[in-house]
Amino acid sequence: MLFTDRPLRLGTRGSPLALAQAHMTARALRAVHGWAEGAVQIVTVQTSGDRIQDRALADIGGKALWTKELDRALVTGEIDFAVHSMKDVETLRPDAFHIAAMLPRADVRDRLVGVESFDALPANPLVGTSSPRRAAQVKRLRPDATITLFRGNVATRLAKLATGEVHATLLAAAGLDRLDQSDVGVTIPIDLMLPAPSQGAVGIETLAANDAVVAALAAINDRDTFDAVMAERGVLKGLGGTCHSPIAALARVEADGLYLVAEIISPDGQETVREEARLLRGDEPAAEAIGQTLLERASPALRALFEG
Ligand SMILES: NCc1[nH]cc(CCC(=O)O)c1CC(=O)O
Repeated sequence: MLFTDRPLRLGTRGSPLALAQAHMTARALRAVHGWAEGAVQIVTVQTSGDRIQDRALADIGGKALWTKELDRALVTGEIDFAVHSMKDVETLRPDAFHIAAMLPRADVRDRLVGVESFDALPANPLVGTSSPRRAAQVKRLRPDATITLFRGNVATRLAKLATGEVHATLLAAAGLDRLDQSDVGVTIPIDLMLPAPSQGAVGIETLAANDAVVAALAAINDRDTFDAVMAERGVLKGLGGTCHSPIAALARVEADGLYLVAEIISPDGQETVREEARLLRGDEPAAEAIGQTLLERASPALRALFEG
């Protein structure tokens, strides 16, 4: 145990995926430190993102809706650290918070659910997603597609698909795998759908000032995942991206640094600006510069999506 008188309190959202990721984190901590079963206590916190299901995230306040209540629980000391899908963590975080560790990354790709391939969709297909990135990438592959807003947790989306509301939807392979639903959907190669920055990564945040907890968490950090995800987040920062913006980025660890691919796509899928670059681990300014280069190369209409 880290504290002699109480367990470490792990804060998480209550969705099945969030809970699966929380248990993975608790297990990793117990294993690396040799702690007993009860050394980490899981505390569930409902977030606004979980509560509001009928509007696109981008329209109601963005990614902060996934973290706000957990941030507050960190500040009040109700929890010692919070476990997040890194994809849901805003690029700009208050200085008080510190990303202390990331778990080894899962499959970064998306899965197409409902049909065997984009070609197998009928003419003028309906595709459900609330992700501007996935919407734009679908339109690039299938200009005849209509995108309908699709929110809710993985099970909710699969249930909506089953009712025949849409022909297909897209979900992160990582989420499906962690929910033991690896058999759902067809994995889309990254050259067709470059994933969202941070997709497939679980991050653990605590208060920067909480040295003991920061050190305990650092022991489970997967450095390759951490460095790759930080570079992808750097691109987002350079773009000033919000969740209105169709942005994809993926960094891969190589022998002497990172290989980063990033793209921005117009909502109709007709314009893609793509950059590929090698950079050193931890060189966040270089990653931000790639984001800025994407913007400079974009048409005024695409660039406008990133302003204001
Ligand atoms: N807010 C949606 C969200 N955030 C993280 C994941 C999946 C897990 C991951 O990417 O690590 C999902 C669901 C999805 O995109 O299908």
